[in-house]
Amino acid sequence: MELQRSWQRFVGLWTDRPRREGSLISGRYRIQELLGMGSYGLTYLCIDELNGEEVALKESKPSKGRLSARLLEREADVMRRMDHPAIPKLLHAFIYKKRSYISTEYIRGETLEQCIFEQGRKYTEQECLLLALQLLEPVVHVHERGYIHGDVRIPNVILRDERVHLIDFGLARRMGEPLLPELKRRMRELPKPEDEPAAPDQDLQDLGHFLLFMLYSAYEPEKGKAPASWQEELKLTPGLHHMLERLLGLRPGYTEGAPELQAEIEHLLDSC
Ligand SMILES: Nc1ncnc2c1ncn2[C@@H]1O[C@H](COP(=O)(O)OP(=O)(O)OP(=O)(O)O)[C@@H](O)[C@H]1O
Repeated sequence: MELQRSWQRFVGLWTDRPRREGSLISGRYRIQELLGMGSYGLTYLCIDELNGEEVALKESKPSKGRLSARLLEREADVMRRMDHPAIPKLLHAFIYKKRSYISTEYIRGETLEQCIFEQGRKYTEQECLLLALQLLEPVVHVHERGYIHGDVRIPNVILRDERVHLIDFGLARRMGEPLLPELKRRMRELPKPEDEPAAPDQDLQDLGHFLLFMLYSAYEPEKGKAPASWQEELKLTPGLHHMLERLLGLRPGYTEGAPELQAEIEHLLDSC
């Protein structure tokens, strides 16, 4: 059994190996570099030789079979319904040599994860609130179109010219839709209730975690002090502290959804 699993893993690594730089996909997309390898797909920066534009090209993983292709089709279906300057546009969804692909507008910039962990950027309370307010614009749009994003996290937010963009709609769901059973395993470590039908407060809870990550970027632990809760460590202003407790489910939440949160952040910024 163990031998069979190791063999399957080896075959997976081989069949999913990234394509070489310079390869041409579907006679049109020239690979520049591998951007990332997720559980179900590989993403490349490519030049679309039809017009010379940079695109992000996501390819299904052959070892994950039909599921990987189905997830990409779902992602394309959601992105096709979005029309917002802070969400990359879906350009093309196609099948080439039995693999599924989607190409989207490429956002040249850094993810907030890179800004914090690679560049060591530190964000003040006010900067965190301003970024969260910007991020709420695409989130509100997704909700208005009847979906949740389902994965609002710092690696899925790209900063370009100090403006945020929300990427990766791989876990997006129609409001009320349960999580795909095949994805539950992937979500196991996440603290949210995975069986709940999709609702806006799931993205708002993610926004609470997003804000905590951003706020911790400026946290300097005192020497010799034992780790404590965020409430104790982050010495936040009372308004922000209260808002985070609402987002994280420690107090009654935002029943009016993302627009109510937008109004509260604007109010907090006015009193800064
Ligand atoms: N439109 C885009 N513009 C710029 N970079 C992008 C774009 N889409 C994806 N990327 C980058 O490609 C990498 C992988 O993208 P993405 O998160 O969509 O893939 P994924 O397979 O869902 O990955 P994961 O499973 O890690 O979430 C990330 O580093 C991301 O920053």
